[in-house]
Amino acid sequence: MADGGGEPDQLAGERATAQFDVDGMKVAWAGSRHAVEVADRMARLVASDPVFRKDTRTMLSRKELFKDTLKKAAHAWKRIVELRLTEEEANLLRLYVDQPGYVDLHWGMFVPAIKGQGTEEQQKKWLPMAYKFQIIGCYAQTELGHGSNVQGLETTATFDPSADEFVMHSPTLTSSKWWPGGLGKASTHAVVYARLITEGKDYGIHGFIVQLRSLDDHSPLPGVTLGDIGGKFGSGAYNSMDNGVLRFDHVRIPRDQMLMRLSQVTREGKYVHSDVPKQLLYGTMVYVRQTIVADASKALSRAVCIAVRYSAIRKQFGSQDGGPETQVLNYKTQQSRLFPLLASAYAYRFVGQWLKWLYTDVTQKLEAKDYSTLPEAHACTAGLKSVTTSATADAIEECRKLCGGHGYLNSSGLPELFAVYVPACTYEGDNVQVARFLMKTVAQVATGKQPVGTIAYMGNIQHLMQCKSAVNTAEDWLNPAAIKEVFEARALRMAVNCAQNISKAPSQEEGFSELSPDLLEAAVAHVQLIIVTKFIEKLQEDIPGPGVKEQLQKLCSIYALHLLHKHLGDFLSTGCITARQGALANELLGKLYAQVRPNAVALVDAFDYTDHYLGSVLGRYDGDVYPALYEEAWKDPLNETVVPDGYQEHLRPLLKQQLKLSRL
Ligand SMILES: CCCCCCCCC/C=C/C(=O)SCCNC(=O)CCNC(=O)[C@H](O)C(C)(C)COP(=O)(O)OP(=O)(O)OC[C@H]1O[C@@H](n2cnc3c(N)ncnc32)[C@H](O)[C@@H]1OP(=O)(O)O
Ligand SMILES: Cc1cc2nc3c(=O)[nH]c(=O)nc-3n(C[C@H](O)[C@H](O)[C@H](O)COP(=O)(O)OP(=O)(O)OC[C@H]3O[C@@H](n4cnc5c(N)ncnc54)[C@H](O)[C@@H]3O)c2cc1C
Repeated sequence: MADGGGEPDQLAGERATAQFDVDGMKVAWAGSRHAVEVADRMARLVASDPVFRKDTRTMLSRKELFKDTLKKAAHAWKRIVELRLTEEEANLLRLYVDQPGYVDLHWGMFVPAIKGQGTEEQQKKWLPMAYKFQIIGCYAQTELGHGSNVQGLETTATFDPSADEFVMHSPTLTSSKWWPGGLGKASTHAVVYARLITEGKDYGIHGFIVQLRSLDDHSPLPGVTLGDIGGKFGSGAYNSMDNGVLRFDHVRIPRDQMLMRLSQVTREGKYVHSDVPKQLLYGTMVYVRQTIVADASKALSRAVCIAVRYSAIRKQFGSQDGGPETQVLNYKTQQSRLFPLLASAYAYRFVGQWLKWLYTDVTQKLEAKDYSTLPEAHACTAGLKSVTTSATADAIEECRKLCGGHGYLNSSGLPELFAVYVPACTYEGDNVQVARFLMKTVAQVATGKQPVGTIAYMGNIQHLMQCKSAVNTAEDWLNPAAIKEVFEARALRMAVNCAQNISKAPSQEEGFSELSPDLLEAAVAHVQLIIVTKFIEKLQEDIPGPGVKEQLQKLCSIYALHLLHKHLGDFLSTGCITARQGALANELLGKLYAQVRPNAVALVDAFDYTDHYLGSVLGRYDGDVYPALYEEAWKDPLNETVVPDGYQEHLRPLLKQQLKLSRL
């Protein structure tokens, strides 16, 4: 069949124009040569296994989709055991299976909660069973009435010293656990967060390991009500997950199933708090937020890969003399919308790698009873999680628009990617905590305390509050020091403005409440500074491969300058730059887009995604888009018959009636 303008070798031509070593870029993206090799091997393993097919996923009913998820999870586990995969390999295999399911919460939250909050004894008892999937666990924190406000949870765990047991109870409708993934149908156990009551006193929220279902026949245990909370946004997508509801009617668990690393209840019912900070109760959230930041770069890079490849294939409008049509990737508007997203994918990748390092560092310090870096780790993970997820969700939708009409088809992969991704903005909270951390830091700086880590720049307050950017030509913006200075000055000035305005309020809490929109903007400015800084720091490392570092330098400039352009109001109103300097930044952006253009396809190839993982006819590696689109359409269940079901009942009578009318 004639393909009507889509040229499969178009992408080969694009690849030939690349000015850098794609293999070197794969290493920079993955983190090491070893990481490239393992990821590649796992991606191919999944892509070649028919059980992991996902091309008809959006056409399945909810029940079929859920069963398919159970099948895939079991098969993945079988392969992990048979092939004796390492933890790193197993995580990658699950990533490439690319179907949300109970295993995400089992490994991503249940196991980390026991590791972080359980005593050594509890870990020894529960983790081996969890590691072998003899039990399946979930993380049951959120309730119908409270999500963000964890201290407002209502489920109770009342200690009964006569039986040495806790009684788990859901006293109100709003205390029903609501949302936990894996809870609805799959989990046998949960870490349940409930108010601990002993000796008649409420000690607030604590974690408890509770068995929910029989290990013999999977039925709910006595006193436990369980179910799925219902269909969610989009077809396919997150509907593979059994987000659930749970109620307890005086369910008894042994005392030793309270997670007791942070605090204990003795045999007599005495509450004892150890020297570990109570905030470690939230440790699982810090862990999972760090993985969510890493996931943002994965989702964003997938969308960008699809949009860049398709934009190189798609042609619209031609030269006046009937010459070849223009690839839409050559339009400056397409570039100015798409290349900042390409740069963001790299930026999030590197900040995600750094955040993983930070988390590991903090965990090691916590084990050595050094809790000093916990507030910063909390602020960084919460802030980066919030900023990267909302930007990624917006970016996936932007990529869909950049693919025109075909982007709206399920076969483009973009609608499903968006629907799966968008709840990441909601789960695991927002930015308010970052702003509080910033306000505390500003107050400490005023007392002469020198901040460290990601807030070290605030110690340079004398300079940053009054400095003026020295940028005089567009190319001056290529200097990382020039960029860093204005991002630091903007973040600090916004934070100091908030602090000053709060101090004018009748009380600090009133000030916080009144200024919360400004605080959120200050928090975003601080988080964007972290991302820009980590990108710049990445470029100070040895990055092997011809041309690789040069490309990353361009992407780093694009990432920072497109933010400057987008938030020009912040930079101008805080006096960090002049209107002319803002215009120069925009001028440089245009030049950088032109330089990225011949490298664009190779830059998305460096993500090293298989066609299976991308799941998009528009993003195919070979660029053979039109035949694939055409073929995909025929797979729709609506095309199983030429004449549709319902014709006899609803179409035929209508058409016959029209015929009679026209004969009148
Ligand atoms: C494979 C992978 C697949 C991964 C698969 C991914 C799937 C994910 C599925 C989704 C799972 C979920 O959503 S699980 C549910 C997630 N729920 C949430 O995210 C709830 C969000 N809400 C919050 O985070 C709240 O902001 C919360 C922290 C509770 C704040 O509440 P309060 O204001 O009541 O705060 P308090 O409890 O009084 O404590 C405030 C103090 O604690 C500090 N603090 C607050 N949170 C902290 C934290 N996490 N770590 C350290 N410290 C913290 C603050 O800085 C304050 O410090 P001082 O100022 O010094 O006192
Ligand atoms: C797909 C999905 C999976 C999930 N998985 C799990 C899970 O496995 N386990 C689990 O326990 N939970 C899970 N959750 C629940 C999730 O953590 C909560 O939905 C989330 O924490 C937000 O809480 P909420 O729904 O109560 O929203 P609300 O807190 O009611 O938020 C509503 C609005 O109010 C705003 N708001 C709330 N508090 C403040 C404040 N103090 N200041 C300013 N604005 C505020 C919010 O920003 C938001 O705009 C999941 C949710 C989803 C969507």
